[in-house]
Amino acid sequence: MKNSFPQRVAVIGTGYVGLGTAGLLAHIGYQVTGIDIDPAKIAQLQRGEVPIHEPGLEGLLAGQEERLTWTTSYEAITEADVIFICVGTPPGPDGTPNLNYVTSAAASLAPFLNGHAQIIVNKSTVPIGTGDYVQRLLEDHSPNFDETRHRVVSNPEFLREGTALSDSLYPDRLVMGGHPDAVDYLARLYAPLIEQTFVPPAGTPRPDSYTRPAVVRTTLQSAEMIKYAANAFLALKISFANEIGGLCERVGADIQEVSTGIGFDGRIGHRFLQAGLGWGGSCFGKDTQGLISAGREHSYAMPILQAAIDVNYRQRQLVIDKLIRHLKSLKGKRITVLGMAFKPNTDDLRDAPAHDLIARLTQLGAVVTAHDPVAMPRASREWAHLTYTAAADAATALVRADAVIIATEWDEYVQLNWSELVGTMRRPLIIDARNILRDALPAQVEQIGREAAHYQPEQVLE
Ligand SMILES: NC(=O)C1=CN([C@@H]2O[C@H](COP(=O)(O)OP(=O)(O)OC[C@H]3O[C@@H](n4cnc5c(N)ncnc54)[C@H](O)[C@@H]3O)[C@@H](O)[C@H]2O)C=CC1
Ligand SMILES: O=C(O)[C@H]1O[C@H](OP(=O)(O)OP(=O)(O)OC[C@H]2O[C@@H](n3ccc(=O)[nH]c3=O)[C@H](O)[C@@H]2O)[C@H](O)[C@@H](O)[C@@H]1O
Repeated sequence: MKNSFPQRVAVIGTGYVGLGTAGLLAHIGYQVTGIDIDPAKIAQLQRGEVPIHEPGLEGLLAGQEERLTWTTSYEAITEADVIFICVGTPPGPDGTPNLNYVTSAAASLAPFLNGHAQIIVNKSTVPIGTGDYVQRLLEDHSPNFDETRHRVVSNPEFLREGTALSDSLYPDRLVMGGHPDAVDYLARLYAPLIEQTFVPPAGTPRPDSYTRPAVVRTTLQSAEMIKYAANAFLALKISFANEIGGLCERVGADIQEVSTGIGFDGRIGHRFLQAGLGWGGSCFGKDTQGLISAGREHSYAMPILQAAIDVNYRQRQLVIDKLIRHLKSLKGKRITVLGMAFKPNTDDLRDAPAHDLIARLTQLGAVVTAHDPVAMPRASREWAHLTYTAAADAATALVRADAVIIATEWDEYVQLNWSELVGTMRRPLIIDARNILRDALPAQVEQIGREAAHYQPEQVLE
């Protein structure tokens, strides 16, 4: 390698993963250039604005002007020791991941590869075999390509939106797949993370019990598969909790108690057993479909994953069914949806359950009001095809409503004075699709996977 220790980094794609990666590596002390084809995004970043809502990110990026620059030009690749690819891999119509962005990133960076050793690190979630494909693209598009100096490493990302910074700074594991020399070089880049020798950025202190990440060195293919398998397993866990929850409702058991009870078995664990509206977001749906489509290419059925997907999307209809059970027809009924983002602490609307709820409610003739603490400006652009009234705040959204659906467990909704607010509704019916309400309320409250009897099914103010 040119330098025995990497110094300069280029990050291609400045979305959720790219921004976190660039900010983290600059914080650790590397010279970082973030590259994106979206000029509006780059202009925003150059002005010091952060294009997405991610807690702590603004603070992490601020004050790093000397180490962190943003550009639409690929020229910075020439100087970089390590080049991260963090572009999107959205699903195509049949669930197969669309590799156009990865292809164009690789083709764009290739001409700028220099005669020295550089490693190209793929952080995007990609079908197994993509690392080799990228290596071939580099070979085809670079006059300087040399397979002993330009190696592709798969280094999948496991951060969650909403907690991206602490997930990146204090990861459970770092997975690096590829040629051992290239993996060694990447491990050197990550040394401050692996050894946990960096100074924690303000606002993201090291958790008490945290020591250091496991380092998992694999082949390219295994690293690519680890990413899909991890997401698929987490998706399965959630669907499992939802499937058991459905039966709990019918037999008088309570999924919250059941998840707690089974989670104490160390082989099962408590995390990702929260029943509710199911998963949304840009990854679980895409990556379960991605694995199924990879199976299809090899004539290999993946029935467990398909079942997890079916259970997940059934949850969205279940909420509508609960409403219909109470209200009979939804025609002309005023329904409030609290929470639009796919989870709290993000403005990401990709595959958000609230989208499907609003669309279905409107189709059934309901008059929909919606609210989200941060995602509403984005929804006004990305969900312009939906019909709903955007409420200024949650309290206003509830006034004269026939029912409210809690679709995202924002802390703000947990903290609402529900006893008082149900009094402003036309009919105090709450479908708590994220199981966040704890106290008895003068309202009819339906939760997921547990009997409504936990709450006070009071009079209906018709
Ligand atoms: N969002 C998340 O929480 C996580 C995402 N991932 C994976 O990481 C990848 C990126 O995901 P996100 O950051 O959410 O995507 P994103 O959609 O937020 O950002 C992707 C960025 O890449 C840019 N881009 C596209 N083509 C480009 C090109 N040729 N050159 C330069 N920039 C280009 C886009 O303009 C956009 O700004 C995906 O494969 C995703 O599955 C992995 C772990 C977590
Ligand atoms: O590949 C990715 O993009 C990322 O996908 C998920 O992260 P993310 O989608 O950001 O958010 P999660 O916290 O996993 O939540 C996903 C969805 O599952 C739902 N969920 C989560 C946990 C649970 O117990 N129950 C449940 O319904 C959430 O409400 C949310 O809609 C994974 O958790 C990350 O490890 C991974 O890096």
